[in-house]
Amino acid sequence: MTALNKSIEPGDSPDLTEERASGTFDTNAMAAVIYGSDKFAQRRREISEAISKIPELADSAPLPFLDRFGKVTEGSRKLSVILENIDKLIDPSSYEEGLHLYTEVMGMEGHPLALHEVMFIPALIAQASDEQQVKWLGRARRREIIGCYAQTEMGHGSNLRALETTATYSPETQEFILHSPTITSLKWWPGALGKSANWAVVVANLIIRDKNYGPHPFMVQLRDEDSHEPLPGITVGDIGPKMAFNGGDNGFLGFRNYRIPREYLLNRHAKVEADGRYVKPPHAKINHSAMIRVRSHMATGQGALLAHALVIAVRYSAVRRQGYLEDKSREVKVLDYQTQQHRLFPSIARAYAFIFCGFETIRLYDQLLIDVQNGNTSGMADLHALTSGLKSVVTYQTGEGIEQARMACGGHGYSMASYISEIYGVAIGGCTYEGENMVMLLQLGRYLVKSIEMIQNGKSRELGPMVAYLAENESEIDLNLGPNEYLKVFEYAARNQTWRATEKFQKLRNSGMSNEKAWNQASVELTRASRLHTRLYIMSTFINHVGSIVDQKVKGVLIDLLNVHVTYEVMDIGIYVQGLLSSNQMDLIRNQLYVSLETIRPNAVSLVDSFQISDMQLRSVLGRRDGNVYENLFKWAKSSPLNKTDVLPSVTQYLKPMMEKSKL
Ligand SMILES: CCCCC/C=C\C/C=C\C/C=C\C/C=C\C/C=C\CCC(=O)SCCNC(=O)CCNC(=O)[C@H](O)C(C)(C)COP(=O)(O)OP(=O)(O)OC[C@H]1O[C@@H](n2cnc3c(N)ncnc32)[C@H](O)[C@@H]1OP(=O)(O)O
Ligand SMILES: Cc1cc2nc3c(=O)[nH]c(=O)nc-3n(C[C@H](O)[C@H](O)[C@H](O)COP(=O)(O)OP(=O)(O)OC[C@H]3O[C@@H](n4cnc5c(N)ncnc54)[C@H](O)[C@@H]3O)c2cc1C
Repeated sequence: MTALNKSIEPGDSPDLTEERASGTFDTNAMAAVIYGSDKFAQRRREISEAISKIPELADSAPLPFLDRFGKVTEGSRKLSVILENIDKLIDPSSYEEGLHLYTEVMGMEGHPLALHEVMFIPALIAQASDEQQVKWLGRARRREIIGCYAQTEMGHGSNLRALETTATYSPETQEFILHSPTITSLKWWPGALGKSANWAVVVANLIIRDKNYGPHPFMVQLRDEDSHEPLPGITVGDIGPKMAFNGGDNGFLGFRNYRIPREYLLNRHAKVEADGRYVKPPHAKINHSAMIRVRSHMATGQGALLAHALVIAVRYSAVRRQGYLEDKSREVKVLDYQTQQHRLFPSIARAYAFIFCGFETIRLYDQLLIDVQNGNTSGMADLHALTSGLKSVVTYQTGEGIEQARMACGGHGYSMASYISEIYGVAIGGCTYEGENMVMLLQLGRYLVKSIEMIQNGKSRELGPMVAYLAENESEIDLNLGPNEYLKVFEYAARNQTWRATEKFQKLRNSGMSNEKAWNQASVELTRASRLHTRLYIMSTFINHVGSIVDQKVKGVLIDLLNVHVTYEVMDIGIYVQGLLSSNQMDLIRNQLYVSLETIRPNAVSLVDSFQISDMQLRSVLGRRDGNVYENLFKWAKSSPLNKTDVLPSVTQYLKPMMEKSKL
């Protein structure tokens, strides 16, 4: 058995061994559920094993001890080792295998190919014509060029219609002239733009004969392919250190009347003919498809980040002993405290829920991509609304869960040895990138308001399946019946809040207020409706997914986890269900939650082991698989560059003279 399995190895901490022995299911079987198939879960283990046999792929020092320059260099160094060995490590045509390889070796601090894989190649797939794909996609996939996705500007990110960069068509030369008219029009933030990328998909306003056709994607060469120097007319560089992602080079970019051929407008959907005639795309927002793709993948991505933090916090909580319960002869594992369980177990449930919900959302995206390629864009609005809400809720709750995991590790959680703050920094970036959360919740809000208006106009039958519940009436709730009854509680809360928020908006508008002002004054209520609607979707996909599991032991523990989830979520939205549930029913749910925390306790370590995140990938002293935290914490501290000498130059230069002076 590999070190990642539930196996117990000589030298493991007896506390973790005891936890693994109490698990009731096979962690490999659970991993198959988490990663979608036994085959892929097995491939992940094989890839991790293969990586561990190439010493050059290991970090040359713990990443927190590297400065920014060191992190960027380390990322590129490891990337070159990966590429030398790629055929030994993965099937290079598999996106999922590549993602696992990158996550394991490169970590989560950013690297030159992150945005190339996540946005540049997908943008080419979705928006480049067949002919353009022949020209660029193969080169991108073979990594002959490194690309990024340059949309956001210093002055404008959320409001795409206000982007300032222009691409003006010149029929005489059949070129687009890219220009950045102001400081605020500088592209700002794109990952890998600063120093690594030599090509970019640039989003700029298409101007033909003084008419602005709005943001469109253009393929733009930024740097010379031999010298890597920026081309004339291009200003490009790194935007400086960030909360996290400091191994990545997020960049700025400006154009001075920079010319590109007419064929460089990505023209699968919209075209400009040689004479300047504009051919409209089949849907006005089709150019947003690269964003929809990332948003569709964010539930699984964020679930994985939450999982990282929980592996660390739960394993550490099983070896950390502090205080006493009944037995006063030995301090107790902190995982036995109800408060610790309440802090961590609902987050374990959310991590599973996000991953399962992500499967469904990715499936919907893949289907939409096929539909759109066949000219059917009717599903775009639904997926846009769904993914807008989902990315907002999962990123926020992931951030909350990771921060609780950090606090659950006490003082050592605050040390970079835990690595939790890095995970937190990366995860909460997701609250902002790919659409600022409030802005995205309001996009879903628009969709919900429109759905209510359909009901008001007698068109309930035309509602899609995800919003059909908005037209239903309340029914009696019997909470002894299990998760589906909790779903009804959530439906009640989401329906009630959506109607209230819509009615508030309509009342304000009917009072003579402008549409925009009424919207703004109802917007907090609308975001609340969006969150409840999204949490309902997450809960229902969790319930459906658990229902489909075949392995009975795995299913059993997931039902226990589902019970943690539904009771915790309903307690968390108590204020929205006061009209439905009596205080006795609320007490009943609270008690069910406490019982389910106890039920899940013996499986807590096995549930996080099942994520099968290797020590290399985890980069955490507290979260080590073997649980030998203390000796390794001391080793880690001793490896700090500050400890290379006993007396630092800063002491000799400043502190010693100060102390000497004070003696006089
Ligand atoms: C693939 C795996 C990725 C997994 C990542 C997950 C986890 C991370 C783990 C590790 C990290 C590793 C690497 C990743 C690192 C970094 C980050 C990665 C990527 C970041 C890249 C970016 O951030 S790119 C820039 C993103 N920018 C935005 O998202 C801007 C947000 N703004 C908008 O999207 C739009 O401006 C808008 C939607 C807010 C408004 O659009 P606008 O055109 O102005 O439209 P409106 O007038 O408001 O609405 C009109 C109408 O259109 C509908 N609509 C809008 N958009 C769409 C759409 N896409 N589809 C369909 N319909 C749409 C809108 O609802 C309106 O409809 P109605 O009139 O009917 O109401
Ligand atoms: C780590 C990271 C990586 C990124 N990578 C890329 C990349 O690769 N490519 C790229 O192009 N961009 C990238 N971005 C940029 C990112 O997409 C934008 O920062 C994001 O879309 C938010 O836009 P903004 O910065 O303009 O925020 P703003 O819109 O200025 O938000 C500021 C505040 O205003 C509020 N607000 C704005 N509009 C409204 C409204 N209509 N109603 C109510 N409130 C509103 C927001 O809620 C927020 O509280 C990245 C950003 C980060 C942090």
